[in-house]
Amino acid sequence: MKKYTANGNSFVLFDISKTSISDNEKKKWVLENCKDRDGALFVEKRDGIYYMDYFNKDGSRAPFCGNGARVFFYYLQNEKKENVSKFLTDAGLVFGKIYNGKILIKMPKPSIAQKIKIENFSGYLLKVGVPHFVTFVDNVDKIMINNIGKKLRKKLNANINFVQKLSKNTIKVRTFERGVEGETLSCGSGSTASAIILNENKVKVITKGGILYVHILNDGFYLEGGVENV
Ligand SMILES: N[C@H](CCC[C@H](N)C(=O)O)C(=O)O
Repeated sequence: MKKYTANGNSFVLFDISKTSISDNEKKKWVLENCKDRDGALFVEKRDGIYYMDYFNKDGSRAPFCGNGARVFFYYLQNEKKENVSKFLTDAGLVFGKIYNGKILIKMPKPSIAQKIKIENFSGYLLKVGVPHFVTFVDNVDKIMINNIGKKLRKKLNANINFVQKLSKNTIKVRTFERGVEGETLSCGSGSTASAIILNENKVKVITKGGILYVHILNDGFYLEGGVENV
């Protein structure tokens, strides 16, 4: 079992690529080992390809985790010394690369954003591997996130991202994360969803956990950031 953070999102990683355990056992491991973490990554191998099975700290499985995917790729490259460029998730095949010491992940193809208004917040519902609600506000620091974030999360069964536009391509994002049932220091797929709604080519995302970059290229959306062994 190893511990990592990625831009403040905190994970426990279990490498079970040489064995297999039941879903119940996975859930038990998660509940026992993620009390001070946001989620858990299980490293598995299916038909010769590495597979990331992701669980939130509350034991719920999620099809994808953007920051978790960056940790997963870092682990394959730096710890297992596997020179692979892709791995499987429940949101499909994910491509990764390392440059300038940062981990880049090509994010799952987003769904079409649906504009909605709820609890006086106008925003967009879209899926980037997992469901997100993105709403732009004047000042994210003034949001009572554990109050309104929780309410919106329950109503939408989605991760809730409050976004403040600081400049043409810089945003500040706070996320109430489903399955953590609280604010996380950053959310990779939430940062990506927010950048998609902003719709600029290279978006700097400022989160409590640090800086992420979202690159909107002609072949997709890439999430860039660091990984730490803590
Ligand atoms: N809590 C999310 C999964 C983790 C997403 C987040 N940690 C990320 O970096 O994308 C959900 O259940 O939809």
